[in-house]
Amino acid sequence: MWRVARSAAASFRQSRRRLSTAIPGPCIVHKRGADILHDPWFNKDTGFPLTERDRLGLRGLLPPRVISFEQQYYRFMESYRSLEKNTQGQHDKFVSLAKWRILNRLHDRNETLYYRVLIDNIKNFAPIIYTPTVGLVCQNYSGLFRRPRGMYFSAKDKGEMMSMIYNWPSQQVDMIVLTDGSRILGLGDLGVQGIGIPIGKLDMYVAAAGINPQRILPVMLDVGTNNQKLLEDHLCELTNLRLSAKFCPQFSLPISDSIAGFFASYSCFRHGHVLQNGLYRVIGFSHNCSLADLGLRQPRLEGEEYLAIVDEFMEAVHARWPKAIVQFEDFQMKWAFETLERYRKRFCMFNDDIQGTAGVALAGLLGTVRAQGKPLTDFANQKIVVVGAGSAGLGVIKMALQAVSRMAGPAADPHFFLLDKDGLITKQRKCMDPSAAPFAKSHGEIEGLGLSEGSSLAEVVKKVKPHVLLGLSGVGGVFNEEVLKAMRESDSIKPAIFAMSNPTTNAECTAIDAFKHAGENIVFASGSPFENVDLGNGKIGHVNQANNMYLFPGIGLGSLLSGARTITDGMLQAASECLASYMTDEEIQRGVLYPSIDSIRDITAEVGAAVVRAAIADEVAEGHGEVGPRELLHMSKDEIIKYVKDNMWYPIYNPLVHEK
Ligand SMILES: NC(=O)c1ccc[n+]([C@@H]2O[C@H](COP(=O)([O-])OP(=O)(O)OC[C@H]3O[C@@H](n4cnc5c(N)ncnc54)[C@H](O)[C@@H]3O)[C@@H](O)[C@H]2O)c1
Ligand SMILES: O=C(O)C[C@H](O)C(=O)O
Ligand SMILES: [Mg+2]
Repeated sequence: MWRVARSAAASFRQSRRRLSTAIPGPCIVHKRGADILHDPWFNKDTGFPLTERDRLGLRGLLPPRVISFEQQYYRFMESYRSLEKNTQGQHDKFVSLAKWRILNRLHDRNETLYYRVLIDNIKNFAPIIYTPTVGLVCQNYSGLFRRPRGMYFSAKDKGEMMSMIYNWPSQQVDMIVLTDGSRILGLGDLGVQGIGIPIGKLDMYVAAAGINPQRILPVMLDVGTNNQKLLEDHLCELTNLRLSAKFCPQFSLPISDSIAGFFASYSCFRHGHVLQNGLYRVIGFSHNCSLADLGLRQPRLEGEEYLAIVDEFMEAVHARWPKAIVQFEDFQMKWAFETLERYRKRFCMFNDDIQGTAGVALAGLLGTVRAQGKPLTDFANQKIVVVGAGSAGLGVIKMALQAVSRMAGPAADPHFFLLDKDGLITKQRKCMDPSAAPFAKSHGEIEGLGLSEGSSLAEVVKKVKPHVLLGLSGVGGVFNEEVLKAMRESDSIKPAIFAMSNPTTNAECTAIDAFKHAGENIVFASGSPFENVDLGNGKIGHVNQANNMYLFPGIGLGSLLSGARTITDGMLQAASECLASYMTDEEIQRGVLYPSIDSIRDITAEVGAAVVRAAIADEVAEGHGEVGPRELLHMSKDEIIKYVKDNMWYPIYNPLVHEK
């Protein structure tokens, strides 16, 4: 399992060069003693060698034995495994939160070790630090909150942001993920608690794209919340906590979250139970205590007031870090589209839910054409039903239409059907959202099929017999038995079902139900991870994860390394095409549309390089660091891939003092 990075030496030399030019003198880090141990960027825990202990004032502050990075790694993995063992049979949510907490504690203490275990175990850990557990973390964020991470700009900070941005301790920031918490996954408005999403996305940036963790910044724009529960929240509602029977069956008392951990450990101790690392935390959050939200207790700002806050933030960020890339994440639809239009020509930014998702979905849709043994140009003839006309669904249908017109010319007549909560969207729709209008069906297009305004999903699937059924509705189970069974009559020899909504409970259907009701011949993809399905006859139904994590890290990395002024459609298209072409024909035939997450660092490097090339072609590449636009222009394809890989940060302990 232990691997030495190919690029470790290069990254080591690079980061060392950066650090040594920034801080001259005998020590590379300007902090001393306990301040270093409390700084997760520099902390090595017991791994500080004796010279560093001497010269950084650490002697006596650590147990005397020096533990190597490898040993620390194994120790962590051991405690993780024992947590897994000790929580067997517990409720899924408790186990997931316990795993998140053990990882989060490492994150807060020692980032180098944290990112190494994350990179090496990305398949196991992505579902914890990212989707789906991150959704649960956001829902419980105020209770889980221990240390701040990232920055918070609130409506009360109007006029102050330009100075606030300088409170961030890092000199350079490359990548920012920003949310206003208004549409967290399919969980709705979670207000300030949505900060978990930027943190999880940026963890993926570090793990997949090798962005230096010292140069990332998760941001919450707190403009209030319309979530009534959060608005009405009492400081701490006391509820009954019944501890997990396995540990303390006798223990049941009213308890607040903040003291739950204390009481739980105290009581268990009294009853003579040994608590394993992390377990009492599980217990601590195993009740329904509704905690005081940590955000502004006011309804969301609207209109110009809202935009003024986002404007001020964008100006402040770019005043301090003009080349920082801002990823907008989990904004409710109206602001997702409006802010994208407002900023995309002025700043290097993109909206992941609209643009990242569209690219990942398109790559998968092109894969389904190949899976049917047809040439890619047949994409123009595919019948695709998109369920959900929000930021994600509209982003997908728009990019798919662009692909059709590239393949079949502007006169192409694609067979795409769009539904929202009121059914099939047609030009007859009253009060139609303007963003959905271009995709509404005319009476003439659907009357032959016996469909009309507001036709139900089941009706549409039965009559259209689509090649692909793609869900971005946020509604769990909307692909019910009737709908899935109707997919058996699809005109495709390999019907595709994409249940892309997150987290798991919001997926339009489960993988098991999809294979059970729609047949073994389908290709299946979901936004949240599901296990492959045992079809019972020696065959396995492959589950793909159609999640924007396959693209956003590469879009950000490529934009950064090209020094792109803005993120163009060409760059996004290049990212999607790169992902689409990553899979071999043999894999596609087996229903494998997306690569395994184990190879996400490789994919991201490829996607990043494709984005750099597109930025050069679109004449927006201004260069990065010592690599100017002219040098970029003269790089071959292979040189660009090497350039990208060489610039990916990899976690190793760098010396914190000069050798002499
Ligand atoms: N897999 C991914 O990479 C990915 C990326 C982005 C978003 N998502 C997920 O997609 C979902 C939607 O995101 P969004 O930003 O578009 O949300 P949104 O709120 O902007 O849009 C939701 C849309 O679904 C429609 N809808 C609601 N109930 C419906 C029903 N019963 N039948 C049909 N349509 C219905 C709504 O009318 C709306 O058009 C979320 O769960 C999100 O987590 C997944
Ligand atoms: O966060 C994810 O897993 C994907 C996507 O951005 C979403 O909002 O669901
Ligand atoms: Mg999102």
